[in-house]
Amino acid sequence: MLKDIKIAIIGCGNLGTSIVNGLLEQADFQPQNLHVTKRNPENLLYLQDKGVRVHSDNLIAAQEADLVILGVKPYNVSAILREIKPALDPNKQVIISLATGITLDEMYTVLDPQTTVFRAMPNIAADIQESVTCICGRNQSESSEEKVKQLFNSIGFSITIDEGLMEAATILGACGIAYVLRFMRAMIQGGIQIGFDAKTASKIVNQTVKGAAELMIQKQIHPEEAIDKVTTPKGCTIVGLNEMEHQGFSAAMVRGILVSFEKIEKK
Ligand SMILES: NC(=O)C1=CN([C@@H]2O[C@H](COP(=O)(O)OP(=O)(O)OC[C@H]3O[C@@H](n4cnc5c(N)ncnc54)[C@H](OP(=O)(O)O)[C@@H]3O)[C@@H](O)[C@H]2O)C=CC1
Ligand SMILES: O=C(O)[C@@H]1CCC=N1
Repeated sequence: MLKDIKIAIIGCGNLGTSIVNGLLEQADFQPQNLHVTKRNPENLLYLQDKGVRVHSDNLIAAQEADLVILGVKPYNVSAILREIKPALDPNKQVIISLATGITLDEMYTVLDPQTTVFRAMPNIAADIQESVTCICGRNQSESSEEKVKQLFNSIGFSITIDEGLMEAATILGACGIAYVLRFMRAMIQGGIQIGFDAKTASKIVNQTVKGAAELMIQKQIHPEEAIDKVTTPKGCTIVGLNEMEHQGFSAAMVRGILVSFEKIEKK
């Protein structure tokens, strides 16, 4: 049960705060079971009113937790692991790193080899319990994996993958939300050019994108199958789609994904 899991989020920034917001909406989540830390915790103090323990003592946070989530930037992970190591017991805490591109092997250069360590890649839709979180782990027991999945399933849903796919998962799931949002912005701009005010254009685009996503999720179909139902022969949809492709729409998306991926691989 989520209510029995003690959690620390060390380095509670953009992604950490999305996870906190998602967790706080769970009926069976106990805010007093959650520590969140950052060096300058002032902007998180409002969470104390909800019962969350907000401070900058990483060691205390790690000591009291079952699941220790590392929400710091990738270049801070090793230093944080060294800092909290004295509080870690391989039979107690499970470490979960959200850091892009930091491998399990790299973390084990600091950690006791018996420690259970996961990498998890959620996205900021955790805020509204709509994240997809790809996870992989090492040294996990059935019960530790169950706890980690319970946590991430409560803020969306989780998929267990091989570690070799974690970078690809980062691009598609975590960066992906930004790609979709940029697409939505472009659609809103187009909507304004053809006559809508920004607010109305946003309303129409938001619901259209939500509808398209729900259609794919609920009907489990390939996008092109649904696109065929919209493209009236000689109609206005197909001319627009073809023009977008002439301008490099799909190619730009695929190239962007590849360049993002190469950036992680080059680190
Ligand atoms: N943003 C996203 O959508 C996603 C991010 N990620 C990964 O998640 C991690 C966090 O990203 P994001 O939330 O965007 O980054 P942020 O910079 O917003 O958050 C990192 C936080 O770490 C805190 N921090 C830095 N040093 C310490 C320290 N010594 N002790 C405690 N806290 C510290 C910072 O606060 P302060 O300076 O006050 O200490 C800051 O709030 C990264 O590794 C990123 O790769 C993964 C998927 C998606
Ligand atoms: O842009 C980044 O590096 C991080 C990783 C995924 C989302 N934000």
